[in-house]
Amino acid sequence: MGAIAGEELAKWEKMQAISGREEKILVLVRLRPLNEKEVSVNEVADWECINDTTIFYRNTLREGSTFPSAYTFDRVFRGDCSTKQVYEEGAKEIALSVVNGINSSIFAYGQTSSGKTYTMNGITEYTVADIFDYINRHEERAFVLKFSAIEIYNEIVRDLLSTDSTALRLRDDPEKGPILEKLTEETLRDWGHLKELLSFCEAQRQVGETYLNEKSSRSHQIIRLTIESSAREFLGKDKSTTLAASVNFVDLAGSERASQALSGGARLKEGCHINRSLLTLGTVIRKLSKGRQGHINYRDSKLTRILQPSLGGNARTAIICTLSPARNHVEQTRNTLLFACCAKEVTTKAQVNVVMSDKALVKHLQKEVARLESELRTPGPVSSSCDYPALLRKKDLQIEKMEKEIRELTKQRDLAQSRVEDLLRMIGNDQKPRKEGDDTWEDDYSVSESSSISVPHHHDARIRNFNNPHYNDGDQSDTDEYLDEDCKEVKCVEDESSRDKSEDLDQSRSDYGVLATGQEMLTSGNENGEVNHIQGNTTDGALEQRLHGVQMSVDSLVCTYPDERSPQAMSENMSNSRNMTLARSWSCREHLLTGSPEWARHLESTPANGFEKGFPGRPEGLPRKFPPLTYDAATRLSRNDSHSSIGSPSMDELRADSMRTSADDGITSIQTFVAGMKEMVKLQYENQAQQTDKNVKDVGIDPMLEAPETPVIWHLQFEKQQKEIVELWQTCSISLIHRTYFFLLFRGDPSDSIYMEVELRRLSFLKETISHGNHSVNGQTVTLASSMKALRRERETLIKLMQKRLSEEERRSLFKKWGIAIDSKRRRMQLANSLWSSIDLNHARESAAMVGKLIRFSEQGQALKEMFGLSFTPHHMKRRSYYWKNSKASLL
Ligand SMILES: Nc1ncnc2c1ncn2[C@@H]1O[C@H](COP(=O)(O)OP(=O)(O)OP(=O)(O)O)[C@@H](O)[C@H]1O
Repeated sequence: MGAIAGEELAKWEKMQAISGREEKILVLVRLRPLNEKEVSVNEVADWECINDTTIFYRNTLREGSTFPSAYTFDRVFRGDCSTKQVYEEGAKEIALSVVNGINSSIFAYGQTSSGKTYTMNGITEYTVADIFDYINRHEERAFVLKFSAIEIYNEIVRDLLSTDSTALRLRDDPEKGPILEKLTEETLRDWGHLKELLSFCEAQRQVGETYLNEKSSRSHQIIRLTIESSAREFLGKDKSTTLAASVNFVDLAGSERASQALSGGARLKEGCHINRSLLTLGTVIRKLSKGRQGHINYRDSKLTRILQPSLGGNARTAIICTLSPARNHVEQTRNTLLFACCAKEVTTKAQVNVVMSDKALVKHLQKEVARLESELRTPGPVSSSCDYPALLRKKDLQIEKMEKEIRELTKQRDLAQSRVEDLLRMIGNDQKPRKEGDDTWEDDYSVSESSSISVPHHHDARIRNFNNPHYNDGDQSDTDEYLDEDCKEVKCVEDESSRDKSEDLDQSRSDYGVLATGQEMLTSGNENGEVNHIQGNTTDGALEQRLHGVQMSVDSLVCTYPDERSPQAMSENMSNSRNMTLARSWSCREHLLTGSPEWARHLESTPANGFEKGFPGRPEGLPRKFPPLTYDAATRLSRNDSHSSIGSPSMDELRADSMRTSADDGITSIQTFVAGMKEMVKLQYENQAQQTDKNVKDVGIDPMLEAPETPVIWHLQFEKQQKEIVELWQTCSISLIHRTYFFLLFRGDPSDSIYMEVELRRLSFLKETISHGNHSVNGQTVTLASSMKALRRERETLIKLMQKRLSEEERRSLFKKWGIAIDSKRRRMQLANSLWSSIDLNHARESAAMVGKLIRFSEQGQALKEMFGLSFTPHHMKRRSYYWKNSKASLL
C-alpha cells in the first residue's frame, strides 16, 4: 500500500511539473508481424526494430541510399510485442494523465491493415481498465467517467452512440475549443458497460472490406473518455474543486493506395476522403513540427479541427505509428515514418484542468478581485527585473492621486476666493459712498446691521476652510497670516477677560457669538436714544464683554498699518481700514508697548502727545493695557523698522517720504500721529461704553456720536468743528506738526467726523484742565510752558527745513507771500513764527500747506490717510451702531 501511495505521489508530482510546460508528442512505432496473407505470398519483412527506439530498414541495397535506413523514436515495438506492452511501455503514462486532470490523446496512425484498430482497441481497454483501477484505489475522491464516440466518415461527423446517422454539428467555443453539439455522452458505470459501449460503437462504425483488410475501417474513430474527480470531503462545499480531463483514443482510417487497395465505388470515394483528411493531418503535423509560425490549417478537415487541442494545445499526446514490415508496403511505411518523424517534433502544452464549483468559483473570483484591488491601492515594490506593467500601474495610480489632490485643492481655493470676495463685497457695500438724494438710509442701515451680525459666521466658516493644511495656493500665505492675526486678536480679548489662553478656535468662535450679543445690546436702542431694553443685561460681565469688544475694535483701529508680508492685501484694501486692521492689530499693539518708555518726556513737550492720557473717556478703575502713543524717536524708529517695505511702489514711495520726514528731521511721524488719533478714539469708545453702562436709563445715545443727517448739514458741522479745533489748538499750544497732519488729513469727508469729534472733545478737556490750574494728569505734569517750549523746538526744526528743502526762489516767494521783507533779518524765523499763529481758517490752511511742504507731507495727505486706514467711517450708518459695526468688521 505504502509503495503504491508513494508511486502515485511521484506521478502526481510529475504531472504538476508537466502542467503548463511544453512537451513533445510521444511517438511510438509498432511493427506488426507479417500476417497470414503476406506470409502466404512470401512477403519479406524489410523492417526490423534493432533496439527499443530504432527501427531499421534492412533492404538498403534495393532501395538505394536516397532514404535513411534507421529511424529513431521514443519507443519502437517489434512485431512480437503485445499491445499490453505497447500500452504499458508507451502510451500508458500519457493516457492516464487524464486521471490527474490533464487531457491526453492516443493516436494510431498507419496504412490500412497495419494494425491501428488492433492496437487502439487494446490501448483503450487497458487505459479504461487502469482508470477503473485508479478509481478503486482512490476512494477519497469521487469520480465520474463519461464515454462518447464519434466517427468522421467522408467528412461527416457521426455520433457512434446514436443510431441516428444525422451528422453532428461542429462549432468552436472560445474557451473549450471545438464542440460537437448533441453528442451523446454516456456515464460509464463499470467494465461491462465499457465493453457494451465499445461493441456498440464498433457496430456503428463504417467498416468495409478491401483487398488489404477484410474489416477495413473506412472512417476516423474517436472515443473520448472524460473523467471528473473531486475530493469527497469537499463535495458540495465552497472548497470543492473538480479535476476534469478527457482522453481521446483516435483510430484513424488507414491511408491506402487505390491500386493496392483495389477499391472502387464507395470504397474509392471513402479512400479519397480518408487520404485527403490524412493529408491535412500530415500537413498540420509538418507545420507544427517546424514551429507555430504561420497559419496552421486545422480547419481544412473535420479530423484536424476536432483534434486541434491534441495536436498542439492543452493535451498530452502520443502517436502510435503502426507499420507493416512487408517489402510490398515499403513506400507506405516510409510515409508513416516520415509522418512520425514530423510528429515527434511537435509540442503541446498540457495543464491541469481544475473546474470549480459555482461557490468556489465565486469565492475564488472575490479573492482575486480583492487581491487586485489591494495591489492597486498599494502597489508593491518594483522588482529590479524591470516589471514594466507594475511600474506603469504605480505611475498611473500616482497620477490619479495627484489629479484628485489638484481637484480638491482647486475646489478649496475657489471656495476660499468666493468667501473672500463675498466679504470684500460686503465691506465694499458698507463703504460705498451714499448718493445724494438717497433717502433710504434706514433701509441701508437695516441691511448693514443684518450683514454685520452675520459676520462671525463668515469668519467661522472661513477659518475652517482656510485652515486646511493642504491648501497651498500662492494667496494662501496671506490669508493664513490674515487669519492668524485675526485669531491673535481674539486671543487678546480672551486674555483680558482672564480666559484660558489655550482655548481653541471653537472657543474663539463662541466669543464672537458673545460679542455679537453685546453688539446687538448696544445697537438696539430706539430712535429716541433709549436703551431701556438692555437694563437687564448691564451686569459687570456684560460691561466687560462690551469693553472687550471696544478694545478689539480700537486695537484694530490703532493698528492699521498694512502688513508688509501681505502686500496684496495691503494694496487691495488700501482704502478700507477695516480690512487693514485685520493684518496688524496684534503686532501693532506690540509696537505701542515698546514705545512706552519715552512717553513721559514727551508729555512735557507737546500737549497733543500726552494730554490725551487724562482724557475723560478713560473710566476709573480701568487700567490702561498700554500707554498712550507718544512721538518719541524710539517709537518712530521701531515702526520704521517694522514697515520697511510695502506692496505697491507708489505707496512705498509715500511711506518712505513720510519716514524720512520723521526720522531725518525729528518731526513727529505720520504713523505716530495716526496711532495717537486712534488711541484717542479708543479712549472715547471706552468712555462711551462706560457711560452707557452707568447711565443706561438716561444717557441714551451720545449726541456727539450721532452721524450727520445730510451732506449739507455735515459740511456746516465740519466747518464749525474745524474752527473750534483750530482755536483750541492755539489756546492749548498744540504741536504744529499735529495741527498740520490733522488739518491736511481731515478735510471734511464724512468719514472724518469721528476724528473731528474726538479731537474736539480732547482739546476741550485739555483747555478745561489747564484753565483750572490742574496741571497734573495721571501723575504727569502738564504746563503751558512746556508746551510753548516744545513749539519753539518745532519752529526751529522748520527753520532748518526751510533752508534745507526750499530753494532760494521758493523762500523768496514764501517771504513775499507771508509779508516778510526780503531783506529783513531772521526771515526764516519770522516765517516759522507766523505759521499757525492765527485762528483764521485761511491762515490755518496756509500754515498747514507750508508746514506740510516742509515736512513733505502735503502732497501725500489723502493717500497717506487712506494708507493708514483713517477712512473707515460708514457714511450712512447711525453712529451709535457704527462703532460696534466696526468692531465686528474688525473680526472679519
Ligand atoms: N500486432 C499485431 N499482431 C497480430 N495481428 C495484428 C497486429 N496488428 C494487426 N493485426 C491484424 O491485422 C489485421 C488488420 O489489422 P487492423 O484492422 O487493426 O488494421 P487497420 O490498420 O486498422 O486497418 P484499416 O486501416 O484498414 O482499418 C487484423 O486482422 C489484425 O488482427
